[in-house]
Amino acid sequence: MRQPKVTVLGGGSWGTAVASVATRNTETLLWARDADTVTELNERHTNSRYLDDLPLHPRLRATADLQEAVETADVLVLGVPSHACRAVLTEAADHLRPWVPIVSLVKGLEQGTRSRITDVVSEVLPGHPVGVLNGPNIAREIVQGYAAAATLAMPDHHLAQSLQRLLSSKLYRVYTSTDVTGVEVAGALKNVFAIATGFGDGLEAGDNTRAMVITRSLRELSRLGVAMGGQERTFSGLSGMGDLIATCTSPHSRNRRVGVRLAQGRTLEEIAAELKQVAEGVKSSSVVMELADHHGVDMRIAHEVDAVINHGQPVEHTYRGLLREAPSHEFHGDAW
Ligand SMILES: NC(=O)C1=CN([C@@H]2O[C@H](COP(=O)(O)OP(=O)(O)OC[C@H]3O[C@@H](n4cnc5c(N)ncnc54)[C@H](OP(=O)(O)O)[C@@H]3O)[C@@H](O)[C@H]2O)C=CC1
Ligand SMILES: O=C(CO)COP(=O)(O)O
Repeated sequence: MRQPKVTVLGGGSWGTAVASVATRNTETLLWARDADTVTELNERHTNSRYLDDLPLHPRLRATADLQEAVETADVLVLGVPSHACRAVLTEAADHLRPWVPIVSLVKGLEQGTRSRITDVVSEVLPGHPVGVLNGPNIAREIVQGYAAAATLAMPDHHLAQSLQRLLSSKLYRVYTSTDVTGVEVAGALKNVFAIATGFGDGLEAGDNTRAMVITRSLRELSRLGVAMGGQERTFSGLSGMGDLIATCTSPHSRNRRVGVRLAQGRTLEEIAAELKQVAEGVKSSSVVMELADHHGVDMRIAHEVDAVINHGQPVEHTYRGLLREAPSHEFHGDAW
């Protein structure tokens, strides 16, 4: 039987990494809007703008033609940043065959609507089964072939199982879940907390501080996630605790780096120019606070990130402010 063809939209670090893994299992096409990136992917099997000279799977093919990419797809994987999702999906809509399943790799929320990206997919492409693949997955480490794991969440468990086989490898272990909300919210929120952890690291606050911020962030993330409809246990899994550990500690994390640099006195503009890649937590920080207000969840750590990113609060005030608050019961109540 012919294997389903996979198309990945988004030629950045993560879209490229996932496409390279999928190519081991089936014919895979990567859509990138940049023609030079496409040429390099097809001729040299690298994507040097995002992944240096790391070798990609030699059978991976790329195109800059969105119609070609979408009309041949049996499975569509969405790997562009959150701010681009609605526009890219709208352009893709006319070319996609009915019922093609869509898997989002996106760890962000739509600004303005506060929507999860799978909800944006369902709005733009009604009738298509949709899920999300999230976990502690630093793109370059996956391409380098270090072992890693993620969770593929879809409402239909059988469909998740068949996509699991297409998107995993011996070294990239994809688990399944039906908790789309939990997995997706965890993936978006952890970026904001990685910025908070970066504040501590940038101020050279030490290992205990980092562990405190990560652990209390997990509480905060879980409380909002549950209020939004996610299952509590999801947040102690790969997309919750797992991704918090990776993103809050990795020198490769772009969100953590934003926090470190802000603490060192750099401006967001300077940091964006240095990074040249997306750090979703910057845009998500205000959306997370809107969601926290909407669901009546007190989120002190996220609040401080929002204050620094969007309201010019110095990073040092953030720490002093948080430490002024008395701790309460570890697992009950709203205090951070
Ligand atoms: N990198 C990682 O380790 C991981 C990332 N993710 C998530 O994956 C998503 C994608 O991130 P990532 O690949 O890292 O991002 P990168 O910054 O590495 O790349 C972004 C990609 O999106 C493209 N792009 C940007 N804007 C548009 C647009 N308007 N239309 C079409 N294409 C666009 C860029 O194209 P161009 O080059 O032409 O600008 C580039 O190919 C994010 O939500 C991120 O949080 C999830 C897990 C791991
Ligand atoms: O999502 C990621 C790791 O799981 C990548 O994190 P950054 O976007 O902070 O680099």
